[in-house]
Amino acid sequence: MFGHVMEDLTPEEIAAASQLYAPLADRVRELVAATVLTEVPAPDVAKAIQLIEEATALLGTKAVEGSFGVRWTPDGKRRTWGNAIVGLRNPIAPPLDIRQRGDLTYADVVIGPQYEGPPTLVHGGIIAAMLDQVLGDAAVNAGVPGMTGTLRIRYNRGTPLGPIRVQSAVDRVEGVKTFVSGQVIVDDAVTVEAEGIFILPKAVRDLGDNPPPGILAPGD
Ligand SMILES: CCCCCCCC/C=C\CCCCCCCC(=O)SCCNC(=O)CCNC(=O)[C@H](O)C(C)(C)COP(=O)(O)OP(=O)(O)OC[C@H]1O[C@@H](n2cnc3c(N)ncnc32)[C@H](O)[C@@H]1OP(=O)(O)O
Repeated sequence: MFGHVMEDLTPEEIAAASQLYAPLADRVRELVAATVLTEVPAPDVAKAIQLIEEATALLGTKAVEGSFGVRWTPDGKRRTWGNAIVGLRNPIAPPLDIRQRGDLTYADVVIGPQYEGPPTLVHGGIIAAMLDQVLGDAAVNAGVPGMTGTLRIRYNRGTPLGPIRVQSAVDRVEGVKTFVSGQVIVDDAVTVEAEGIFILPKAVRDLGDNPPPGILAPGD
């Protein structure tokens, strides 16, 4: 299926790739925050630009075309390392390390200055993106995954940059629709509430009882 790539990798090879690329994304994430906040003199900015150009050219000498997509291994394990919210290789991702405890799906994350909207507060669109992902993952974890059909968000109060929790749980399932609700929590107070409807797309439903391995499984 489009964007899905099967790779014959062992768990050891995946662990090695993770150890290689996660620090790369971490360093670039730090670079993004440093870019927002730096106050060094102009020659130092010029030097930084040159170093970044060199690094970008080096990484570009061999690279995937288009996007990372979803990579599967034959045992049905799914890697979503390019994902904008959780992708291990994606410096744009905060990143969210989404976990599961009982019926609750959640992520504890520190939101840096590069995600600012209103002064000192997290941008509402970034909050929406995180909720989209965490609500979607609740549907996946409950075994009733789908694409976001509808996402409704109520911003009750500003969410300060810094440590937050994003959490979700499946409320009910109606046919191909999974209804999920979630919250953003700061210091035990709910700042944002969300409700989503996640729908298993017709293209996947048409695969019948035998969807390709991994497509319905939690990714990482
Ligand atoms: C293709 C391969 C990939 C599949 C992978 C699936 C498994 C997912 C696994 C892992 C997820 C991980 C977590 C992700 C987290 C991040 C999520 C995102 O960022 S997702 C990107 C943003 N969302 C979109 O781009 C959706 C764009 N829209 C669509 O693709 C379709 O409109 C879709 C799938 C939402 C519905 O299409 P239909 O063809 O399946 O729908 P119809 O058959 O007409 O309706 C089915 C039922 O759904 C209702 N429905 C249809 N659209 C709805 C909507 N937008 N909102 C609410 N209900 C809707 C209908 O009324 C109908 O309900 P009644 O069964 O009659 O009760």
